[in-house]
Amino acid sequence: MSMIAAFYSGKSILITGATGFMGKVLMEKLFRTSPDLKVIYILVRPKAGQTTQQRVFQILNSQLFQQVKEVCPNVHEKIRAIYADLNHNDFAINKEDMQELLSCTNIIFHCAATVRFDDHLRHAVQLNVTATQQLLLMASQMPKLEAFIHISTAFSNCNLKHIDEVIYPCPVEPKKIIDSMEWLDDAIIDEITPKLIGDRPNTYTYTKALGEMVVQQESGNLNIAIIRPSIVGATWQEPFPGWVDNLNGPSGLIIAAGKGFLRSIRATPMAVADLVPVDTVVNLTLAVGWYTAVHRPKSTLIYHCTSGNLNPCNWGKMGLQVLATFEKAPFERAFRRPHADFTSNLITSQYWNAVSHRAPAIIYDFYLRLTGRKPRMTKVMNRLLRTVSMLEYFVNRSWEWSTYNTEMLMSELSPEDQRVFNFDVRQLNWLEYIENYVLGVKKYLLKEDMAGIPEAKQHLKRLRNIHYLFNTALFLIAWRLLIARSQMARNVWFFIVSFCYKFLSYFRAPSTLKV
Ligand SMILES: CCCCCCCCCCCCCCCCCCCC(=O)SCCNC(=O)CCNC(=O)[C@H](O)C(C)(C)COP(=O)(O)OP(=O)(O)OC[C@H]1O[C@@H](n2cnc3c(N)ncnc32)[C@H](O)[C@@H]1OP(=O)(O)O
Ligand SMILES: NC(=O)C1=CN([C@@H]2O[C@H](COP(=O)(O)OP(=O)(O)OC[C@H]3O[C@@H](n4cnc5c(N)ncnc54)[C@H](OP(=O)(O)O)[C@@H]3O)[C@@H](O)[C@H]2O)C=CC1
Repeated sequence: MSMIAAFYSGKSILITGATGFMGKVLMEKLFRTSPDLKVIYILVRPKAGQTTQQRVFQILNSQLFQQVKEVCPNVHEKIRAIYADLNHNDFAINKEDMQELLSCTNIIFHCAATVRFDDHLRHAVQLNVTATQQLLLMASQMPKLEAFIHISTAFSNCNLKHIDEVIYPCPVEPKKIIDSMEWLDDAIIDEITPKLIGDRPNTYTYTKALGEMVVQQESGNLNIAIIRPSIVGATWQEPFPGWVDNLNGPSGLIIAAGKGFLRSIRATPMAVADLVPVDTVVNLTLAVGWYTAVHRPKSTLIYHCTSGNLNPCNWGKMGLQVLATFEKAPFERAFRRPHADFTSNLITSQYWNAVSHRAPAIIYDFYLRLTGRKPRMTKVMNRLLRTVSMLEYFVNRSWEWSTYNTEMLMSELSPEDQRVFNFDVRQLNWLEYIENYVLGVKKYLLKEDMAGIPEAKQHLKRLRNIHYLFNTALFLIAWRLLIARSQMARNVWFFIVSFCYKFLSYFRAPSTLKV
């Protein structure tokens, strides 16, 4: 019997960010392994015209939750969606709901965050710092609370090369930042943002670091742990391989490459691609929840959920495997044939951006104009290149994260728990994982049917022929222009033509004799 699964039985669990990528997998695993848990409270806001209830209904009816419905048929009754918006200081939770949360919650998993790299500092502080502070305040009023698990990121200290499982302070206290956001106007915040984030690449990593400081400072008597995952990717094994539902991290780039929009990227092939599958992160999170509540460590423990030091894979190897999977299962209606050039040189990368990305987009827009349609490819390409430029920081560096606490926890688990809540990335076969990831992107993100693969292959063949035709035409035009302008080119051309003529005459003579 799994001790961790048994621990969550009968518990009331509060999850923030349950509608997000990680939150959904966390809920799924909890219901699947501890179907007799008491209730999962989730803080949800209405979004995209859907009420909170409709959002929950959609999640529970998704493919991800198919197995859960068999193991826990009354899952609908065990999930309590509480209207909440973390942008408001009191989360806009009504009094009765708040009372229920405060009196019943046993465990908190705080996953909600803004993960946008370029979010305005005010918003990123509100979500990643102030909301965390607010949640801790709520937690301090929960008499039955056993553990508070905060999800941060391994990149909260990406300005360092070697990162230990400790909290590194930021120069300006989070409280001062929170206060200043209340009275500074947007223009001034824009001006001071680069100074505040310092050598971090974006507001996301900076505010996640502030969030950790808040957790440390406001922990009081709470039992707290922090989990720092690196780049979270599709599921490895559970509930099935390759599940993913958003564009963050590598997923968006896999689509862009598979559809032939992105053919080159400024990346260092030997840099470590520190990916972790989302089910691995969730297994560690649940194990940490159990350990923190049961063993009550004296201080706040930080757990790195990374792969680089235990089972490294680099971007070069990842890129090749992504391409190999496109060969087997190409994406439908590609713009160009997939290709992946990784160059760490800025000038080479700008050259490829012009030749491989911008030029085809301009040519395609020209074609759209000629055929009476609205040009759009240049705009799409510009947005894609802007996205890629934001991710480049992470694909041109390697970090070392120590994993003592994570390894310690692994050794504390029973063999059964090590199996059911496996977070040992040493067992990960990267080639298999990446292949399933790409297939998952095709199936669950692009919603493409595997039956369409032969047609997608045919389409790529047509694109290859167009490519050859286009290159031949381009060569002939360039050559014709060169001949018109250069005596040397004319001489070479004359030499080639007369050589071919002699060569053909030589073969024609004996054949004429035969006749
Ligand atoms: C030659 C190619 C080979 C490719 C194969 C190999 C793959 C290599 C992959 C390398 C990936 C490296 C990833 C590193 C990530 C580090 C993560 C740090 C870990 C964390 O803790 S954070 C969690 C991760 N967070 C994110 O990933 C958020 C990133 N996204 C953003 O911040 C914003 O979306 C962005 C990029 C600022 C764009 O914002 P904006 O223009 O305002 O608009 P949208 O958000 O609506 O999106 C615009 C447009 O871009 C598409 N999009 C969004 N995200 C991605 C993405 N990750 N990749 C590609 N495309 C993306 C989105 O769909 C929109 O498209 P439209 O067509 O609608 O315009
Ligand atoms: N994905 C990754 O690669 C990594 C993620 N992390 C961390 O993991 C955690 C989860 O990330 P992930 O699941 O990928 O992120 P998602 O963007 O998929 O999910 C974010 C969640 O936060 C919720 N949220 C955002 N703003 C509000 C708000 N104002 N009120 C209520 N809820 C809100 C979202 O709700 P809604 O659906 O309504 O928008 C969503 O449920 C984050 O803390 C992130 O920093 C760490 C490392 C890597």
